[in-house]
Amino acid sequence: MVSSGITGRTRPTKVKKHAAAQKRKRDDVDVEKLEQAVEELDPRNGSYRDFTDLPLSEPTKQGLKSSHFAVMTDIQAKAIPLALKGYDILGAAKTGSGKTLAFIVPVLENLYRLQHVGMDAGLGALIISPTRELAIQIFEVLRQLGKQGHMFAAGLVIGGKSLEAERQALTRMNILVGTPGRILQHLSQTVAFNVDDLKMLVLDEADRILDMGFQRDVDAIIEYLPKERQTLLFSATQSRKLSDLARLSLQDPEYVSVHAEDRTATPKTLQQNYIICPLEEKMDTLWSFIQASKKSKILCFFSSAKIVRFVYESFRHMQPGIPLLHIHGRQKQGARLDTTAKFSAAKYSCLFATDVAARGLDFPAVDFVIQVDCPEDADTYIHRVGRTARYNREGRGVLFLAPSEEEGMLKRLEAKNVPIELINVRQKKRQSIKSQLTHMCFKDPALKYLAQKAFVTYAKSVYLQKDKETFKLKEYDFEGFAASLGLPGTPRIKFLKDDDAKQKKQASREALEVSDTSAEGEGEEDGPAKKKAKTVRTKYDRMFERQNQDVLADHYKKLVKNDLDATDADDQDLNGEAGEDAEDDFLSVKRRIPAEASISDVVPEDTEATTKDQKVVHLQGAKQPLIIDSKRRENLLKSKKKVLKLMDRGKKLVYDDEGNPHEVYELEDEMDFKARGLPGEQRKKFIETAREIVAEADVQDKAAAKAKRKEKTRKRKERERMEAEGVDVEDGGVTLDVNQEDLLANFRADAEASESGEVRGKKWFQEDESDEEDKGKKKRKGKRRAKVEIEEPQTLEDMEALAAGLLG
Ligand SMILES: Nc1ncnc2c1ncn2[C@@H]1O[C@H](COP(=O)(O)OP(=O)(O)OP(=O)(O)O)[C@@H](O)[C@H]1O
Repeated sequence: MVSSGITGRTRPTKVKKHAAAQKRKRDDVDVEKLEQAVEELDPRNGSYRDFTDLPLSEPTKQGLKSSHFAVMTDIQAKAIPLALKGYDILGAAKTGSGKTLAFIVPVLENLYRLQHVGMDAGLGALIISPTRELAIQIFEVLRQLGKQGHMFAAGLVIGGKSLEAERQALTRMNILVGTPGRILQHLSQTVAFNVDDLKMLVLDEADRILDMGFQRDVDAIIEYLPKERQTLLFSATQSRKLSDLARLSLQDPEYVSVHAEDRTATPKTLQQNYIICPLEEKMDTLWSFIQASKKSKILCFFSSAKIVRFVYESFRHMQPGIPLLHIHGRQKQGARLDTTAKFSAAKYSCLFATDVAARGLDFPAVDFVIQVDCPEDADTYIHRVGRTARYNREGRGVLFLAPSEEEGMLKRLEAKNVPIELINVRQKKRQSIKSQLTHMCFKDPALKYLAQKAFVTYAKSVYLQKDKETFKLKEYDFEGFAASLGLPGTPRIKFLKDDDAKQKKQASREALEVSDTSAEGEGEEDGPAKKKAKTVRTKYDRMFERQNQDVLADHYKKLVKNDLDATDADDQDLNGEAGEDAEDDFLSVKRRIPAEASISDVVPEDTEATTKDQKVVHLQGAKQPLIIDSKRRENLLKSKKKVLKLMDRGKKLVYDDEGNPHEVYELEDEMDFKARGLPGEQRKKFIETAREIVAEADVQDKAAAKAKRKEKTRKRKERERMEAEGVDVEDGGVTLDVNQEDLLANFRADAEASESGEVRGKKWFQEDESDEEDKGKKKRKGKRRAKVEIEEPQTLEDMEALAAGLLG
């Protein structure tokens, strides 16, 4: 919690006490005069223009003066006199018209006249904001205005900090600014937090705070507050729903809507345009626009954090020549604050944002607001575009609309009196970045993963939109969109194809399976073996199942198919035969084990039933058939390790100039061979060397796995500790980040394993790894390569390593 004894001066205690007493005396006299003046104030007179026309306390006057506020804006001139007289207010005025001061001034003044000051007074005013950034901004204005002599203690509670530390300070607060969740948390958990004497409740961006997302929290907060209080609601798009007003127990509220008669709902200084931009051209158009506006301050809105991240990471890498920033709700608080501060201070910059930055934020001098993804409704449009052309300054808004969105969205905007005109994109100036994005996605699996997630969240957001007249799912060219993000294929979108939930589940499950259905259901062993084997999954299968089940299904199939084809070829080479069954089955090993894992997946087998209790199984390459006449033998078939032992190990073959296969010794110089020692000794030596290599790699793998486990435990403990301390872990995005990082790391490992030895450049958002780890990885890579070179894969681990290489 940030707190401010608004006076903020430091003096020796005795002197301080004396000065405070003197001040209180002065204030008492002041208060009486002020009460009188406010009593005489005629709030509907309409002749108040300057702040000095109002009966305000000396500290507030000084505060306004030091911040260079002299003339009131319309909303201030109308709302402040009413609020000073204690009316409940429903205030609506365009974005950037100065609503913040319209409630801060009455808060300071009304509490001042009541002398609601000091530790014993308790909380006098509570100001609620929908986002942390906006709460911080309000708190800053409050601090600026109050620091010239007010004695209130003011605090900010927005989550992300230790609850305990906030608790201590909370009991002393007279004015509190915060977000709904955190305020409620304190009301329900901080015993000493006393709101019984609360005088004023303020809701900034009231329509947002009262909507469904915050409804539960706000209703619960209201339950704690005394009914006898003054309530002020402000927003640029105000709802007048009676149910909302009843929820807040407003008493005969005054509607102060200064721009209601205006022909437009947005500032006059704002120039608003839209362009028709099919989904698949968005990236190119945005990039070209940024290129053409490097000497500007640009704010771009997207529909989800995933898209923001993808665009930020990919554009950043392409070096656009203007500083890029990004902000979304999944970031940690520190990063968000850092970004808002940087963008506020920047002269030229481009900020990619979700709607977390759409409301209330007062970034100075924004030139352009680009709405790259269509807003969900006209109100969201108005709030987004309102980040420019604030307080009589000029600004431009550009809305990207897909052809199918045009009619619906324009209708909504027209209904809200938003004047917007169509402009065209100069096609000649549009640069295509598709091939660059494709190349980048190809080179960096982590970026490709981001693109996939961006694609899916975009499709999902369109699917979930309430306004079906604007967002017509079937009309978007999703394939073109996927390609424009640099993706090699279109990630699967379940809801586009299947309506029935059951079908959907089935489909995604099927998508994970390799298309070979013939191997299934062979023999009775499949049943129990299948069930048991479901728990045996490779990390790749877990990864695909958990994160990308819907995203990658088709692509995954393709990869696996390629994998199969490639390994089929190897198989032919090595064995000099190309039996269809043998190829499929051998290769399906790597993919089928996790999902089905029966013995038929591991090895081609031929099962004959001899008697009721006896079966003969012919294992590929085994010298003798295996007779299954007992439970123990049957179980043997379920163990892949044991079965692999029974199988033929395969031979290493070398091809002559005509392409005919030979065993190695056939083409070797006999003298050379003899010089290396007896064949038996040579074999022994070879096996020993290979074993040493494998053993060493094994030790390293185990150490790495142990370190990973340790790190996971540490992170879990850290999270538990933070939760115990009340730190808002979810809000800060910690949980998600951890998972995501793990996944990115997996992708990186895949890519690295597949490379033939050259050291890769650092990824754009790869965390720094210690040299030690790097060295370890490189060593392991070397070992794995060595293993593959020596022989065809013999163990499951070998197969997985090979599969990983092919996947990468
Ligand atoms: N009386 C005034 N004189 C000069 N500048 C003012 C005055 N009142 C407000 N401003 C300035 O106008 C800008 C916009 O004010 P504010 O953020 O309060 O707008 P708002 O109406 O709350 O906007 P939004 O609807 O987007 O939240 C701020 O930079 C603020 O400092």
